[in-house]
Amino acid sequence: MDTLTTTPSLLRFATAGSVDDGKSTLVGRLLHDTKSILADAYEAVARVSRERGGETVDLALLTDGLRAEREQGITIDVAYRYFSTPRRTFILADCPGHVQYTRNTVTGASTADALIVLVDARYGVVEQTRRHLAVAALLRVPHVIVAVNKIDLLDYAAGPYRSIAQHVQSHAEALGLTNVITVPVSALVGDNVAVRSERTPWYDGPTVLEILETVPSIDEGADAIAAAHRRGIAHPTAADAEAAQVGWRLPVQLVLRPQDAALSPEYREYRGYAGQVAEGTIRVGDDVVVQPSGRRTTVAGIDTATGPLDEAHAGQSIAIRLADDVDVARGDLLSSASDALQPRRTFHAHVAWLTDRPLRVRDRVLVQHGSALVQAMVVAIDGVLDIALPGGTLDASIKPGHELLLNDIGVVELQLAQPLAVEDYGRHRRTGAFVLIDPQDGSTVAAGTARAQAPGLGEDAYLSI
Ligand SMILES: Nc1nc2c(ncn2[C@@H]2O[C@H](COP(=O)(O)OP(=O)(O)OP(=O)(O)O)[C@@H](O)[C@H]2O)c(=O)[nH]1
Repeated sequence: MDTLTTTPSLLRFATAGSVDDGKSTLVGRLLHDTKSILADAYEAVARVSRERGGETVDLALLTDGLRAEREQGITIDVAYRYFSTPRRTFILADCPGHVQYTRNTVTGASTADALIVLVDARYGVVEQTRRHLAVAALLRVPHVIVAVNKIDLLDYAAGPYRSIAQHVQSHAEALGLTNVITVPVSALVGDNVAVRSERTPWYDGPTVLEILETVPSIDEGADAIAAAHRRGIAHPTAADAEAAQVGWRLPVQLVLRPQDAALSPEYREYRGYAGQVAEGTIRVGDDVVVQPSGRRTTVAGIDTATGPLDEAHAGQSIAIRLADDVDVARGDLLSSASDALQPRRTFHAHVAWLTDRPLRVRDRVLVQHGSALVQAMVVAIDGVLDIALPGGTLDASIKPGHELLLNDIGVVELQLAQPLAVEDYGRHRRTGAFVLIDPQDGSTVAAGTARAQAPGLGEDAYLSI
C-alpha cells in the first residue's frame, strides 16, 4: 500500500513546555545545528557562557536575547523566526513559557503544522504537559513531538525515557491524539535534536529535526490525513486522504475593484475577491455559494500576483473572479457548493479561557471568525475539562461547572447577534476556529473550536441555526 507522499516545503511549528524545561535551549540548538545563526552571534553567546562559568555554551541565550526585547512591555506574545535546511523552510512560533503560558501556546499552536512539547526527563509528565497536550488535541495540531529533554542528567538511561514515553502515549490516546511521537533529547548537549546520538543506542527513531523535515504540512494535505485518521484510517493512502477531503473555503479579505479612469476599459471592469484559500482546492468552473447571502454562481477565473491559475490550494493567496455579478463584501465566505457553509446563530464550542476575569453565563463577547466580527452572548457553560482526564477520554472528563477561570478549557454555548458560518472544527480546521474578544477593551480573551456535538449532551446538541 502506498502511503501518502508529498514534497516537503514550508512547515510551521511551535514549542511548548513548563518554565525551564529547555524550550529556548532546544530552539537555540536547532538554529545552531542547522547553521541558522551567524558565527558572531554564536561567539557572543559562547563568551557570555564562559564568563558565567558554564562548561557548555548556553544556547538559550540566543533566543532569550530576543525575548528581552519583548519583555519591555511590548505586547508581542509570540515571535516568529524563520530558518531553513536543504530539505525545508521553517517558521517557528516562539512562545515564552512563563507568563500566561496557555495563552501563548494556544496562539502559537493555532496555526502550527507541528507542536513540540518539552518534558523534563527528571519529572516526566506534569500538569503543564497534560494541558499542552489537551490544547494540541483541542486545536487538532496535525503532528505532536514530545521531546523528553535533559536525558544527559539521567545518564542516558533507557528506562526512565521508556516509562515517560509510555505515559505520554497513554495520555495522548485518552485525548484522541493519534499523532504523537516521543524523542529522547538533550537540547544542551545536542543529542537527537538535529544529530542522532551515540549515547542513546537503545533509541532507533528519528531526531526532532528529521521529524520536522519530513512530516506533511497542512498545506500539503496534513488536514486531509488528519481527516482520514478521524475516520479510523491509521495509515491513509493518497486516495483515502482525498476521499476524506471536504469542500474548499475562501474568506474574502479584500474586494478588488479598480476604478481608475486611466486604466484600460477591460481592467476597469475587473472585480476580484482576494483572500487566502483556507481549505481545499478551488478550480475554475466550480460552483460557489456566497455566505451570508447564500447566492450561487461559478468560479470564472483565479488570479495571482504571478498570473492566472486553473486551480488553487489551501494556503495560496489568490483573487477569484465570479461568473455572475453577485454582491460580495469583505468578511464574506465563499465555499464550494458541493459542501456549502451553513450560517448559524448558536453553537457549542471548546474554548481555552485566557484571561484573569472569569467567564460566566450571560457574559457578552465578540466572536472574531476569519475577518468577520460579531456580538455574542454566552448562553450556557456546559462544563470544564479536568486535565487529569479522570474519565479516561477528553469528552468523559468534562465536569459540570458554572464559570471558566484563567487557563481553563471548557465547553460553552454561544448565541450570535448575526449568523456566522462557523463549522465543526473536526471537519474544517480553519472555519471551525475563532477567538473571543472583550467588547470593553478589545483584548483577546479566548480561543475556541466549534463542536458538531457537545460532550454529554447527546445527539440533539448539534450545531443549530
Ligand atoms: N543538563 C541539561 N540542561 C538543560 C538542557 N536543556 C536545557 N537545560 C538547562 O535548563 C535551563 C532552562 O533552559 P531554558 O532553555 O532557558 O528553558 P525554557 O523552557 O526556555 O525556559 P523559559 O524560557 O523560562 O520558559 C537552563 O539552565 C538550560 O541550560 C539539557 O538538555 N540538559
